[in-house]
Amino acid sequence: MSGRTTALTPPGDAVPPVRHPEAPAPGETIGSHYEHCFGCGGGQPHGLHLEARAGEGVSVTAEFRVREAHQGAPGLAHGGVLATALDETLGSLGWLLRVIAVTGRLETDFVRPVPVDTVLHLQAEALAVHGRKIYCTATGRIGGPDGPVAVQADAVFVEVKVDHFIANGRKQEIQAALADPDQVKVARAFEVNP
Ligand SMILES: CCCCC/C=C\C/C=C\C/C=C\C/C=C\CCCC(=O)SCCNC(=O)CCNC(=O)[C@H](O)C(C)(C)COP(=O)(O)OP(=O)(O)OC[C@H]1O[C@@H](n2cnc3c(N)ncnc32)[C@H](O)[C@@H]1OP(=O)(O)O
Repeated sequence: MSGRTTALTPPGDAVPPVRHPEAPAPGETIGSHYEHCFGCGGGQPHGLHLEARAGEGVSVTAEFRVREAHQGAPGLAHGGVLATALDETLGSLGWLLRVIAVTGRLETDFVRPVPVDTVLHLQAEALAVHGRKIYCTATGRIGGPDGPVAVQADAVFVEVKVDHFIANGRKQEIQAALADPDQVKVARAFEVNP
């Protein structure tokens, strides 16, 4: 496996990530941040329907069963879909830090092919924080939570405010989200950050 690039290495003055006092307890399920999210939303028929659970420290686990709709080669998961599963799992670390963060950089190693119907056991962990940047890493294992690594990613997420979505999202979805009390509740949970 190649070494980390400079952009994925935390600078010397980065600090350890701090679990928010109101973060979900270890083992607790982390809800979807948006019903229509391709990674975690229940409203996407061909989405990944990833359900993450809080782990110890600033870590999460999740499972994803590869479906027919996720193929790249015959009978095998598409690499981009596997990268999405890693990306989504990493994204849910924000629930433990209580910050909204978007992917800035995601470097993925594809180590083993992943057949359709396989359950990918995902684990992600925040490693360091520097200003708005969150350095994190994730693995996807097959055959069980302790099985061999099939995919692995290192990433930098960048903290943003809810305004990031309001300013950049398509109007019709933003308006629908703002009119949905459950969605506004999710957004508020992140805004109230000491
Ligand atoms: C009512 C509405 C409700 C809205 C929703 C409510 C709640 C939502 C809750 C959670 C949802 C959150 C996210 C979704 C979660 C999971 C999905 C999976 C994750 C994704 O799929 S998410 C989509 C893909 N993702 C993007 O769509 C990002 C596009 N992009 C940008 O929007 C900008 O590019 C941004 C914001 C990244 C930065 O822009 P910016 O102007 O804010 O900040 P700036 O450039 O100043 O960078 C500040 C510091 O980050 C460093 N930095 C910047 N870019 C970097 C990179 N690429 N690599 C390494 N470091 C980077 C700089 O070097 C600097 O570092 P330093 O401070 O040390 O100089």
